[in-house]
Amino acid sequence: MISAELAHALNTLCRTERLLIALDFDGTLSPLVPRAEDARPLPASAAAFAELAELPDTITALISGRALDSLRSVASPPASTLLIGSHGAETWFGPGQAPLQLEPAQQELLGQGVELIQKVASEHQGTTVELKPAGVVLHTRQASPDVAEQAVSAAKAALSELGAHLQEGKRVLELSVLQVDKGQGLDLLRSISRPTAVLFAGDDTTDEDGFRALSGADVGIKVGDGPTAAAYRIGSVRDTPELLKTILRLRRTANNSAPVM
Ligand SMILES: O=P(O)(O)OC[C@H]1O[C@H](O[C@H]2O[C@H](CO)[C@@H](O)[C@H](O)[C@H]2O)[C@H](O)[C@@H](O)[C@@H]1O
Repeated sequence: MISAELAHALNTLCRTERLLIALDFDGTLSPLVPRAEDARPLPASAAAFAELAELPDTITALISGRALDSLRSVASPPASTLLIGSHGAETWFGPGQAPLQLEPAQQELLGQGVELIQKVASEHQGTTVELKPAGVVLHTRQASPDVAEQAVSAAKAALSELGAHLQEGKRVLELSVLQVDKGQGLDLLRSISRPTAVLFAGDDTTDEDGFRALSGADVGIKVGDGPTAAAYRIGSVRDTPELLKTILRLRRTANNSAPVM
């Protein structure tokens, strides 16, 4: 459900000249599911997001912890949607962009991280490993709570000597050989799309960097429970369709009432 305060903020936001709508994927467009490859956006969210991508002076973006290839395959984003993957390490702003290249030392560090996390996963039932171009993830959603806790502790201990960047999300522990976050990802989106205001919505702790990168006329929306730097909140991913439909309606109204030059 959209609170009166959020409805008021959206009303103001949608009148901005050039609006960037940047959404997290897992837990925001898609419900969280046991296997990462099975995630899909709620159909009503995907439909409203696709319509927003067609509006004038409205830029859509996905900003995800997923690798770009994985994000594309589960999200099937509109063709014009800008993409940030791997928490900001990978970008897609249009055709012809070169893929991420790691330095040899980073490649070696990643190899060591993958080996250590694969060993931990092999010793903890129900845990799985996700590989990314600049990182590796230990998934614990399918493990029992006890085993999940033990696996994360074991992985942290094994990885502590490596000096790589570690971050925790919802039932995931991720090692990255690049120090990036969604705040940097949003800054990149801002510099490429030059919006007059930004809407960013996300559900996970890794989205907090994104909320902290907002300012002025921007609107940050936390999806679900938990402490947040976002100014607004919706109850869960099941409220995202209503959020996007509201933005669509308000943005269409604002576009239609803009003075014709
Ligand atoms: O930034 P996001 O788009 O939210 O990506 C964050 C992580 O999402 C994926 O993991 C999460 O979703 C899975 C599928 O629902 C779920 O099983 C897992 O427990 C969640 O943490 C993805 O697999 C990770 O690589 C992303 O970093």
